[in-house]
Amino acid sequence: MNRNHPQPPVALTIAGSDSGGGAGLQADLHTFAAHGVHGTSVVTAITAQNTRGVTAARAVGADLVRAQLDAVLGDFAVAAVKTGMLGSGELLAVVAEYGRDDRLPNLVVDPVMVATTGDTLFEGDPTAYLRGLGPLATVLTPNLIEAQLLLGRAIASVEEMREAARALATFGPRAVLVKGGHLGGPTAEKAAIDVLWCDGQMLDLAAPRVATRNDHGTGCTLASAIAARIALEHPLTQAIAGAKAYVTEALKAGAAWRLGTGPGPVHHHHGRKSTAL
Ligand SMILES: Nc1ncnc2c1ncn2[C@@H]1O[C@H](COP(=O)(O)OP(=O)(O)OP(=O)(O)O)[C@@H](O)[C@H]1O
Ligand SMILES: Cc1ncc(CO)c(N)n1
Repeated sequence: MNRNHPQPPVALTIAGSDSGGGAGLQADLHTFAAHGVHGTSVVTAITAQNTRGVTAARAVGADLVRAQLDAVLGDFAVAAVKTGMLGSGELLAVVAEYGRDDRLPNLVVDPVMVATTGDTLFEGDPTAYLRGLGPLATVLTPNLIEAQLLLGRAIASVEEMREAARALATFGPRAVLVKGGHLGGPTAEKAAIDVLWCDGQMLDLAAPRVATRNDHGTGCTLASAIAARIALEHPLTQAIAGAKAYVTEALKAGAAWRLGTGPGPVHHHHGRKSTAL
């Protein structure tokens, strides 16, 4: 690499489109750009979506998903990959096939199944995630609802989140981050607590809870920030803790925004001075 013209590392998101621009591959590409990482994308689904919910969704055909994967992986030196909405067991199987062929390095799997608005984003057996992508994942990042669906049991406390992280790790990922954004109770009112199981060690990642209604796409943003930081060669635990800090700052910086009439997007580019001035 020429020292005077350093080039960005490349990351890939395999995800669905959010027409409102706050979640999905739009959030992922914002996040990659905010980290100085070149973002490539494989579109798995198109959703008609805004801050109030999803009104329609259609999957991209398996052939076209394969063609996009081949186009990106056949040309770029991809350093890290993030999966978001895969939509169906069929597309999950395609991604798993590329993973088994060692073509998806440093794989961050966000097992997207249900939007915070309650809309279903995965038609298939949740355990396919664990069987298909668990052994291939570097990091698995379920939210509370997804962890419950994956394990088939209720999770209602930080201790149960720790047990869930340990149980999910037995399916093969190097790290499991169980996100507590949707946890209730007095502790969770003040702090947004995630639980990380990484290389056999348990860590609580806590941040002050930001008072905001704009939390659309926080999960996508967190997982893509992890992939971006891995692409930037941060050690894994640091990449995950740093990604959480990035999300907290993005929530704070976008708290006063009124983009859309429901829970709006976070400020992905909070670290950058405005170019509008
Ligand atoms: N109000 C908040 N203040 C601080 N951190 C938060 C807040 N809400 C969520 N988080 C953090 O944001 C990250 C994403 O967590 P969350 O559980 O909301 O994921 P998700 O449900 O997958 O998100 P999405 O809204 O994209 O579906 C976690 O690190 C969580 O702790
Ligand atoms: C396309 C898409 N992917 C993921 C999520 C989860 O936030 C969403 N709402 N929409």
